[in-house]
Amino acid sequence: MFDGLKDKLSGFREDVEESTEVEEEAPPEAEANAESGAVVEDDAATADAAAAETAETAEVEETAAADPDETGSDDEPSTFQRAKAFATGRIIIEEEDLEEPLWNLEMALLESDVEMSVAEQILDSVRESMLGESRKQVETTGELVESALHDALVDVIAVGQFDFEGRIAEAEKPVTIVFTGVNGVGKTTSIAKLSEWLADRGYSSVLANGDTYRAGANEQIREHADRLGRDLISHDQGGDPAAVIYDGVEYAEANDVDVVLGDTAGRLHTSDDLMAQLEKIDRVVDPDMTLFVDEAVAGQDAVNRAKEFDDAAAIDGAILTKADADSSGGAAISVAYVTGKPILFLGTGQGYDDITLFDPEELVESLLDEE
Ligand SMILES: Nc1nc2c(ncn2[C@@H]2O[C@H](COP(=O)(O)OP(=O)(O)OP(=O)(O)O)[C@@H](O)[C@H]2O)c(=O)[nH]1
Repeated sequence: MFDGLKDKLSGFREDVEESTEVEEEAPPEAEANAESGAVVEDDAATADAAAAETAETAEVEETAAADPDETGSDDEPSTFQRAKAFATGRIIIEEEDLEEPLWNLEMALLESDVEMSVAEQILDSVRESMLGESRKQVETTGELVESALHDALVDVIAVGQFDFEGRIAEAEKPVTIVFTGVNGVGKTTSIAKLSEWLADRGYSSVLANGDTYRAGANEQIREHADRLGRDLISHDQGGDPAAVIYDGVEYAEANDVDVVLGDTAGRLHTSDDLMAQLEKIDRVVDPDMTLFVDEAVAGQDAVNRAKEFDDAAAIDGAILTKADADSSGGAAISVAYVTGKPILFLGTGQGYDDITLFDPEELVESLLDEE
């Protein structure tokens, strides 16, 4: 899962390591001395950094306090900072060290179908946390890169996250969840998987087929319902989707069923029809959650559709299917940041158990894992 993206992120780590290598071997003594007017004396740049640290750092600090300019601008480490960093056995990452690696990272993210604004946000955040950052001797450049990337990725991926199971547990029953998304992305399969996921946690569910538009939709969802032993509420093709889901809610109330899982048609004649359908369901049923389903492998298209459906129907979260077949990871990285709504589940295969609660922290750790 997301192996292509993983390789690319590890490429960034190598790039930064390479571009900071020279400095690690050759301290910036000449440059520092020239620029600072011998504030840092020769022995500060010798191998005995520990001894230098006490005497020279104190001197440098005094000078810096007397002259605020010496502390440098926000972006560039000042001579003082660099000298101090070296004297204390640290290395500072500078703009020029990052220029090429960040460019390569941006290209890699875009190639991985990460949405442009998301890629920019990741880059800004990595740049900000690494620039002028002093690297302790005990900390490798790789570790510094990893921590910057980790925070940047979690920040965009975890947008809007909430505790799905907690919300189901606390909500008044029955909980109604409506699924939207275009045909063929795994919507019906995801409903079946979620029904199993809920059953594993002690919640009963009934399926309601609000896709009254497409021929064969009833048969398709009935197959899942039969296999799982769930009840299915359906009307004839051409019926009113809101009425089907409403019947599902009534059935759940009468039979003490915890959750109603309502399918909907993925595409109607126009997006106005689609919006009208979802608005009517909202009005008639007032679902507790509307979840958008799309396939991770669709990359940028999935991100664009998530935005469209959110504009039309105010989704509460997303399920990304076929993550098992997706190498790029772009949709998984981008959907939450672009819509402001979290990814809640990943579909990871064709079996009913192949659904995983989405955990941004876990995903980022696996992306940055060097194994
Ligand atoms: N590899 C993989 N295949 C999946 C996953 N989820 C669904 N599929 C497959 O994708 C195909 C389409 O799934 P459906 O559930 O029929 O898609 P749908 O969106 O409901 O399609 P419509 O009913 O036409 O709207 C099926 O062959 C599923 O088995 C997944 O997470 N991984």
